[in-house]
Amino acid sequence: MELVASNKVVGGWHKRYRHASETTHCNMTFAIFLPEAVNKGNKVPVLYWLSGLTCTDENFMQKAGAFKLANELGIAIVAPDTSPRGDDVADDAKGSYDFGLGAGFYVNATMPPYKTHYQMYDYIASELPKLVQAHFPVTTQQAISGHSMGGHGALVIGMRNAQSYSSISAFSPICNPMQCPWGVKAFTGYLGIDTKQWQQYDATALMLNQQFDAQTPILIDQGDADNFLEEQLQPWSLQKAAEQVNYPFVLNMREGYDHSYFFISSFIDEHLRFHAKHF
Ligand SMILES: N[C@@H](CCC(=O)N[C@@H](CSC=O)C(=O)NCC(=O)O)C(=O)O
Repeated sequence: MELVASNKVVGGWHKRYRHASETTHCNMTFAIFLPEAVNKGNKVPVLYWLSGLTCTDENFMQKAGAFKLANELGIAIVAPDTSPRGDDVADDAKGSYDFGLGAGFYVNATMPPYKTHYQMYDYIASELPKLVQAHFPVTTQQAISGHSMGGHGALVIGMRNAQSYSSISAFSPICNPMQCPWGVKAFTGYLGIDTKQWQQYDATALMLNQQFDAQTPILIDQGDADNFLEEQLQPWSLQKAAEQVNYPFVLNMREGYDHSYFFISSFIDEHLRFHAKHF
């Protein structure tokens, strides 16, 4: 692993690392916030944050305002990139913002030319946690959260790996990607046209067909002034599914808030406290 940047913040550290990934077959960059508790030799639990379309590891770290409370609560935060990157990584032919680079959708692609590098599900669920466990003073306690496309990733990876995460949260997540334009475009491109393959990456479908050994609590915050709410995000589909199967699920609708990091920074403290309670 190569250290790319290191900055002291609120008594702890924000660091960026680059490493050769055996899962995505390219160099991946991630950021980690380490609270000051680790300076005294303590191990701390980890919150994984998955960002949305067009993001890198930097958006959350620079805009969410999470460090002060994460430091107080003694939580490390890991923010990975949103797709593989590099000269030989296939992108959308039109260079669009919602597919290809910056838009990996946290799936394991099965379609050429994407399947070589776009293995973001395995990267987030397996390779990255192992790397973090091996190189940083963290406990085995993990939680997962994210925004929009990253909220979809957090829901799917959290629900499918209940043994690995004690709680799941999301801001403005894509809740039923099989039924929205962003999801249909991504799943067709990465997974092909067999919609049976899509179900394993759709939080609402997973909720309805769930055969999980545990019910990891889910917290969602959603702004009602979000431009993407009706067409892309559809939190009510997931809420209805959760009610049907009696799953521990809270959806907070927030009046006047949009899809931006202004919204995330307004409620990130509630999410950090939610995860701290379940570690
Ligand atoms: N057309 C817009 C869309 C990009 C956008 O809104 N990205 C969001 C995530 S959307 C769902 O995954 C985001 O987090 N942007 C980065 C940020 O720092 O705000 C565009 O191209 O800008």
